[in-house]
Amino acid sequence: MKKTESHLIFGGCQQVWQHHSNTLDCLIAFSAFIPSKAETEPCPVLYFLSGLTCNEQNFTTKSGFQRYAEELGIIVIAPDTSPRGENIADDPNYDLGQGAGFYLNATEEPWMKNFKMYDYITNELRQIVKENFNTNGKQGIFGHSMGGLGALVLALRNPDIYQSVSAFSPILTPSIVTWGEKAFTAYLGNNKDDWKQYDPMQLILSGKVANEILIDQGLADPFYPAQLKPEMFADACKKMGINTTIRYQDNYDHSYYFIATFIEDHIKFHAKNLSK
Ligand SMILES: N[C@@H](CCC(=O)N[C@@H](CSC=O)C(=O)NCC(=O)O)C(=O)O
Repeated sequence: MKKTESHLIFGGCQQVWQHHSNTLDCLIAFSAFIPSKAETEPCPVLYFLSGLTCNEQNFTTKSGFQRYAEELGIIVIAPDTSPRGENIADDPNYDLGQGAGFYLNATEEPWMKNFKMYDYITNELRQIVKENFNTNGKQGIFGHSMGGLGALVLALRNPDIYQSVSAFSPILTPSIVTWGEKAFTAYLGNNKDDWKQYDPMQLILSGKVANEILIDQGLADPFYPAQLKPEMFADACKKMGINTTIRYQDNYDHSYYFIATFIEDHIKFHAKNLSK
């Protein structure tokens, strides 16, 4: 592991690390915010999964989360969104390939060799964080758009790992929207039964549970409702008795300006759940 950046911010330390991932078989970067509290006490960890076209920098440099993570003593980890490199499969479009890993384990060529973001986040990265930072065993996860999908899928499938989950403008029904149909066909093949394990609404309908879910959705988001479909997800949660709060925010779009506006609420939501 190599530390490539280190900055003091609000009293905590914003770092970027690079390492070779055995799961992805390439070099990958993640950012790690270490609150000052971690110098003396173990702290909870919160993972943020970013959206299409992002790497570890977008959330780290644009959301302003560090002020609240320092205040509440939370380690925040933001990984890249896919394997990367000249020898790694890619696609010319922004919504497939590098920068668009969809937090799944691909089973189709040419993706299956490296595109294993589900395993990377839930196993390899988690182990690296545990071994290298002062953690207390409590873990939460949140994300944006494609990363909101990833956060919900990982939390719903691994309630023993993640005790808290929230999302900004997540893709909630990927199996029936154009971003998801394109990515799932390429990465997982044509059998739609195989898609269900990576579809938050299908996971809810299959009986997966989370204690409480918080979602923020901007009403001036150009991808709402077509790619995101929070109303369908809300209906599924209601049917299955899952405690989900979806806050529709007037005039906010899909950008990190929207995320920066409501990041305090999300960090506080996770701090509350991770202190239980
Ligand atoms: N380039 C595309 C849209 C790309 C885009 O909006 N990416 C979002 C996430 S969308 C869902 O996963 C993002 O976070 N961009 C990075 C940023 O820093 O804003 C297009 O033009 O349509």
